[in-house]
Amino acid sequence: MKIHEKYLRRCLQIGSKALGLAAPNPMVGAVIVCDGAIIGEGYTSAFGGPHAEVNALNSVSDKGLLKRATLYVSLEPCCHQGKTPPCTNVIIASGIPRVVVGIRDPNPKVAGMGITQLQEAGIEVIEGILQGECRQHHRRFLTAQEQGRPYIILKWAESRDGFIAPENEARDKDAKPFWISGSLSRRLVHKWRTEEMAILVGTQTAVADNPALSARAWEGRNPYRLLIDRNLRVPAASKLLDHSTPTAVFHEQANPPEAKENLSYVALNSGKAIPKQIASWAQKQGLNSIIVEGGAQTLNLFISTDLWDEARIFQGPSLLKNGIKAPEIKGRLIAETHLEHDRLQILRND
Ligand SMILES: NC(=O)C1=CN([C@@H]2O[C@H](COP(=O)(O)OP(=O)(O)OC[C@H]3O[C@@H](n4cnc5c(N)ncnc54)[C@H](OP(=O)(O)O)[C@@H]3O)[C@@H](O)[C@H]2O)C=CC1
Ligand SMILES: Nc1c(N[C@@H]2O[C@H](COP(=O)(O)O)[C@@H](O)[C@H]2O)[nH]c(=O)[nH]c1=O
Ligand SMILES: [Zn+2]
Repeated sequence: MKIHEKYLRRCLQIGSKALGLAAPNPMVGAVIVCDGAIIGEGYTSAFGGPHAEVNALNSVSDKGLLKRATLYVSLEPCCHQGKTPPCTNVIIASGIPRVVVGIRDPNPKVAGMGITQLQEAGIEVIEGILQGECRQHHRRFLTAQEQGRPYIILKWAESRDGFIAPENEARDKDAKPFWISGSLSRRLVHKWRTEEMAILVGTQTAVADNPALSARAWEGRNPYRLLIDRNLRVPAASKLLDHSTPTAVFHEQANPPEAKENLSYVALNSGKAIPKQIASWAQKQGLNSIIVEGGAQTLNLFISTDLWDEARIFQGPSLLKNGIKAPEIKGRLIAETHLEHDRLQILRND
């Protein structure tokens, strides 16, 4: 049993290399083992490219070993034609006799049928190992598949006395962020931005900070930018409206500007909770995770409608004495660490 855990853990480790690359596909990892040695490994390619199992099989140099090898894979192999042919066909054709699967794929086009196909071809399939860790690893994909909405991460930085910024009236006239967390934390945030498909801020944050919401301090892709601007009062010259990256503005106006080049306008239904409307729009676009970066009113909208999965909260060393109060949130503390002078806590909503 322990040996299966060891290699499945390795699947999760290499599957993580596909974070921010494979989405909305799951970041699957696959490992091929023969006579106690790893002879092949692979992870999901950028969206549209080969899946982990195919990359792992292709990486084996002595294909003759496959007939007595075991394939470990963090998610049930697909059995449907998507952007690539079914992995089950490739696995069956490889002659490998045994497959150890982390968790089943809830996608209705797979949902146990991948495993059945392998078994019907005479392959031994072992399941039920490391379920919790596999579910945690695939949480973005599973949330989108099982709950029909993106995985939602709330993130903010608060002062030691619990404020996220001075009062709006006390801010500089030229819009720029008021930094509470230090440079290392901010760099980590840029890494996080490469890991999620979309990033959201509220109107007053766009007005006060003129943020770019890019991942310029890290290598990787920029997320799709989402802005709540019910009254379309964010200035046209703002970085968020500069057409540099796909951006959607959620509004409640009768005559929004025309969509053009990376900038679209999405009408909100004023009677319905905004977080739910944004989540369902994002799901339809295939955006399976959103990092919500503030401000307080926007974060509180997600907290009060209980539409969040994870919260990442920096606490900087400064004391502001007054200002915009940080959101109050209840969740299970799953990690705590320090970066320079900042404390970082990660909460889970469960
Ligand atoms: N330290 C940190 O991590 C962060 C700090 N900040 C700071 O926070 C401040 C902004 O925070 P905050 O004022 O809370 O701003 P938000 O960015 O959350 O935007 C607030 C605006 O949203 C609109 N709004 C209010 N209620 C609702 C509702 N129910 N549904 C939808 N929209 C609503 C209102 O604009 P309208 O009436 O036009 O609809 C309101 O002015 C800035 O100073 C910024 O620098 C921001 C992000 C992170
Ligand atoms: N003030 C503050 C944050 N503010 C967030 O970062 C945004 C600025 O992004 P950018 O323009 O891309 O650098 C800003 O609008 C707000 O959402 N974040 C933090 O990690 N720590 C901080 O102290
Ligand atoms: Zn596949």
